[in-house]
Amino acid sequence: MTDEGIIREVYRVLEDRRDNPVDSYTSGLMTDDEKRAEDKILEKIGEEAAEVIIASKNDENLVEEAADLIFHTLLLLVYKRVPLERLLDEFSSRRK
Ligand SMILES: N=c1c2ncn([C@@H]3O[C@H](COP(=O)(O)OP(=O)(O)OP(=O)(O)O)[C@@H](O)[C@H]3O)c2ncn1[C@@H]1O[C@H](COP(=O)(O)O)[C@@H](O)[C@H]1O
Repeated sequence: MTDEGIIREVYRVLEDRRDNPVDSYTSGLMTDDEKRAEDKILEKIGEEAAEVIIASKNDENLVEEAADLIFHTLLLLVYKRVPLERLLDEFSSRRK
């Protein structure tokens, strides 16, 4: 699988968890009454951002913590129904 392929695959699974909720971590975060679900995801992003800062300062687990932050940011985009193509296009448009 290409590097971009794994992101696509995770995104597709998250969209499925959103649309066909099961008893799982990501479905649990995305299914709640609308406001609370968004707040739970945003709170998680705040926690993960703090964990990235600590990991960097301590030179410990930076890759794992960065993956957690990126993952929860993707989860927010899925929850907000942003197509992955929009994110990829945004990166492409910044190419110099
Ligand atoms: N990539 C991930 C992924 N990365 C991180 N996490 C979860 O994100 C959480 C990170 O939170 P923390 O670092 O605070 O650790 P924690 O203390 O265990 O977290 P909490 O107690 O706060 O939940 C953990 O529960 C991890 O399991 C992920 N959970 C799921 N995925 C992907 O999402 C897909 C759907 O997941 P499920 O909904 O669980 O099936 C899976 O197939 C995976 O590909």
